[in-house]
Amino acid sequence: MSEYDYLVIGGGSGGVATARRAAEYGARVLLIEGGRLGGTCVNVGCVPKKVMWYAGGIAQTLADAPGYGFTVGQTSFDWATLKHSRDAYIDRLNGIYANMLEKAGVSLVRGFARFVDGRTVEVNGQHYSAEHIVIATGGRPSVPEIPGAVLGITSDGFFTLDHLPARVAVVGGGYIAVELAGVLNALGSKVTMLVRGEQLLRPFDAMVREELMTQMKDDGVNILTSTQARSVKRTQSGALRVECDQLDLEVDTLIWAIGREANTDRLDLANAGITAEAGGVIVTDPFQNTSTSGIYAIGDITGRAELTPVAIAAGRKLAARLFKGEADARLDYDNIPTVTFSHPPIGTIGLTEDEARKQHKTVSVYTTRFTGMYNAMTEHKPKTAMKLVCAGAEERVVGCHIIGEGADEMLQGFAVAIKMGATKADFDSTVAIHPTSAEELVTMR
Ligand SMILES: Cc1cc2nc3c(=O)[nH]c(=O)nc-3n(C[C@H](O)[C@H](O)[C@H](O)COP(=O)(O)OP(=O)(O)OC[C@H]3O[C@@H](n4cnc5c(N)ncnc54)[C@H](O)[C@@H]3O)c2cc1C
Ligand SMILES: NC(=O)c1ccc[n+]([C@@H]2O[C@H](COP(=O)([O-])OP(=O)(O)OC[C@H]3O[C@@H](n4cnc5c(N)ncnc54)[C@H](O)[C@@H]3O)[C@@H](O)[C@H]2O)c1
Repeated sequence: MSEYDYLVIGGGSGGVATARRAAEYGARVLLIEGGRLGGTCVNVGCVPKKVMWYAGGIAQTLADAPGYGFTVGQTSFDWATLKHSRDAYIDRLNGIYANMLEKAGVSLVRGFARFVDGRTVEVNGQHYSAEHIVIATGGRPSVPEIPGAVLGITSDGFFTLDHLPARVAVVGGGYIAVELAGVLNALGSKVTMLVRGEQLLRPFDAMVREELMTQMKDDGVNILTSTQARSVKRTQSGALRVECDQLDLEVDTLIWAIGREANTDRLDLANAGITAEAGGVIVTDPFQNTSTSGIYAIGDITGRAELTPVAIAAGRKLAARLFKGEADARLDYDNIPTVTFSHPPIGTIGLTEDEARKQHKTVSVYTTRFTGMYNAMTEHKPKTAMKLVCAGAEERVVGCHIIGEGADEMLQGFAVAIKMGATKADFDSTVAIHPTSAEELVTMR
């Protein structure tokens, strides 16, 4: 008999969630973590990022205050103070995660796991075996293979910066690039984005993409599209010279935000009969099964919707299937809401207008663009824009896209309605809440 029912490799969002749930259902669970508990999200992802996003928001509020009659006077910002409080908060979260696991009865081993065979892993020379093993090892930032790339940092390095860099180049046009560029710009860095394609956030609806580009430019971010960094050199003054297609750029800090690769290299997957795809991704079926029976994968390692709540939900469903007897339990990967903590934030769920037109015969689209009431008093006048994408004669809402103040908190409730199959008529029959920006979503014509 195996010493454990469930071995969980990786103590990030997905691993901790599935381990705790399985233990709750009575399984004997061992969790193996090579780094800090909480994984990417807690240590170098969602959590420290959101703290920085709030800081950028406070800087904007201070700039807006005169419009409301405040004389703010000289303000100053100390990066080191913020970093200290942020790091202390994360230390507390690491402790909370350790306590939660202990309370749930999950055993914890610190170290990096590798497969010995399909039922056994080795950590620090010790072997552990179980009936079921889940791989939840997440990913790490990619760095391009160009001369001098090591002179740049990634999002991991952003969170160790001990001061606000004066001049920054951010390479990439995805989630991390727009979020970090937005924070740095709001806090006072001179930011240049180097975007390989023509747009930011390529998979998003065209309306939010274009609106974000316009607003980031209006806010002072220098966005260079259709360009790539070709090499990086250190100058005599200690700055970085980034040689790009169209121009050379001198900055103090260069951030690579060009995507992530899966953490499979230490796992010796071949010993378990598993082959990883390009970028280290482990392919799973809808039930999180890998190609080897008794071995599963959840979260970023599976290359699907790389979001914390997705890793958590997939992990909980898997625990229910394996240890609660819910044979059909699996995560529905459709209609996953997501928020980009850009300045301004974006909330989006479902199909873009282009996707809907490809998938449905009849598509109706409702849009609105306005200046929110908060900004009626301020010099800074970002726009809020919204789009509802509806399909069929009954106008089922198949996509909702929002950019503007409050979009981050607005989306969750609408996501419930859309997941339930709400139609435009259902939206319209809901009485508005006034005065809010969200009311536009139930009053669009
Ligand atoms: C800058 C940034 C901002 C983000 N912001 C958001 C956000 O706002 N909202 C959101 O939903 N998502 C966000 N994400 C994505 C989110 O962090 C990930 O989707 C989520 O952390 C994935 O969870 P996971 O369990 O798959 O992997 P992870 O959280 O990465 O955990 C994997 C764990 O496995 C460990 N590990 C790796 N190899 C081994 C091994 N061989 N043995 C033992 N342990 C191992 C690692 O140390 C790590 O702790 C962000 C990501 C980044 C980088
Ligand atoms: N708010 C959130 O929920 C949040 C925040 C951050 C990250 N995430 C998750 O983490 C994932 C990873 O984020 P990300 O921003 O690293 O990846 P991403 O896939 O969102 O964006 C990568 C960007 O880099 C570009 N790129 C790729 N290779 C390049 C190269 N060689 N040179 C120049 N540009 C290149 C791509 O065109 C794209 O614009 C996201 O897809 C998302 O799922 C979520």
